[in-house]
Amino acid sequence: MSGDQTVEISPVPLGADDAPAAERVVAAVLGSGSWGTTFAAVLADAGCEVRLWGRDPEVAAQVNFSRRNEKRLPGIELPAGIRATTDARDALAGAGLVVVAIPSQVARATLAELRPHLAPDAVAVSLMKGVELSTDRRMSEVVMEALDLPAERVAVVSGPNLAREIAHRQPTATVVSCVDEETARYVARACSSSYFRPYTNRDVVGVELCGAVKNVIALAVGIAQGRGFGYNTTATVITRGLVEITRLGLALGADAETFPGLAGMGDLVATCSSPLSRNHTLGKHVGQGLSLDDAIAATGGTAEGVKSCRSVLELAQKVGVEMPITAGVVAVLHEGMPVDEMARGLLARPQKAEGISAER
Ligand SMILES: NC(=O)C1=CN([C@@H]2O[C@H](COP(=O)(O)OP(=O)(O)OC[C@H]3O[C@@H](n4cnc5c(N)ncnc54)[C@H](O)[C@@H]3O)[C@@H](O)[C@H]2O)C=CC1
Ligand SMILES: O=C(CO)COP(=O)(O)O
Repeated sequence: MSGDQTVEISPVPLGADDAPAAERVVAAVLGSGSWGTTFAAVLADAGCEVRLWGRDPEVAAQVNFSRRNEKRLPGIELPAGIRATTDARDALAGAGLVVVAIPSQVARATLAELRPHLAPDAVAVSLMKGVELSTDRRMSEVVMEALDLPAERVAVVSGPNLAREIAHRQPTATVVSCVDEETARYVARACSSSYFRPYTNRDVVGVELCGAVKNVIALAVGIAQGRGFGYNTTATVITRGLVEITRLGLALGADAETFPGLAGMGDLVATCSSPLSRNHTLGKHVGQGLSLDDAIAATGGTAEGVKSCRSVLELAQKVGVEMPITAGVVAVLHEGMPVDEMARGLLARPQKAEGISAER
């Protein structure tokens, strides 16, 4: 979150620990950042036995002895059912569910190191919202390759899920997606609680693209707001952003129903509206004139869109889909284009009909 913004969140406890899971799932969460720690809390509240793996021994000690992760979730008390460790073997032993919440660009190398400790029947879940640079792979593809798992045992979770709100047990919903419906239902049961409601689908491609590209659109909204533009510009970027996401998704075989759903429109609205979003906040800093490096430092945490905007644009170019907002974000962040030139360029594009397919 931005260093210069205060976001008030009221805890709304709806009855933690009151939603017993149908089966006692042993879950390992890899990554003790804001979403990994929060998702560990969701799983613990849903009745799972949870091990939280991270590299930082101070974070692990704080989770174990104070039930807190002050670095990533200041002021939040975590549920009792989480045991943190820096030992991957210890975290993964016998874990039927392995949840991955580390930055997308380091996932492949990190998972390859952890793979020898994976239980033979484990199901992996990606919480990551990025696209790998240099390969343009979605994160479920990276997880499959790095852990040598078939698609039927890899799910993704994506939706309007700002970690700090969920850590306060505020109600939200999400999508659990896997090509195997049974696996999606297993993961959904494991994380379902009185404040976290998972829906399932089988459109992994659509759900993952929505999660990755909405970060790029949130950067664009932040840039516009930082430059001083108001609600009309914001609404225009969000709406045309959804068109870009949909166009790319359809070209890559996604299901049209995913885009107006929680993983599409839902997450886009949450991320583009909230100062809790790192992508939105970082974009705002850039719109206000900070260099990319200064904006990254001022924001803190992982803003996936900064790197993924390039791989998203490459993916789009491979399948011949125009993504002018994404191209503008790449140009401003990585090619030195002034913000006003990005705005002028987008507005000066040739006139056309509004539909999703009109500009393919
Ligand atoms: N924070 C949020 O509200 C949400 C985040 N996500 C996604 O979850 C993923 C993780 O994000 P956050 O937890 O928010 O990020 P974060 O920046 O809070 O934490 C990232 C964690 O990964 C660790 N890490 C970095 N490099 C590592 C490596 N090589 N090996 C092991 N651990 C490493 C860091 O030490 C840190 O603990 C991202 O893809 C993000 O887009 C998805 C939904 C919500
Ligand atoms: O994905 C998110 C909410 O669903 C979090 O967004 P940021 O990564 O921009 O903070």
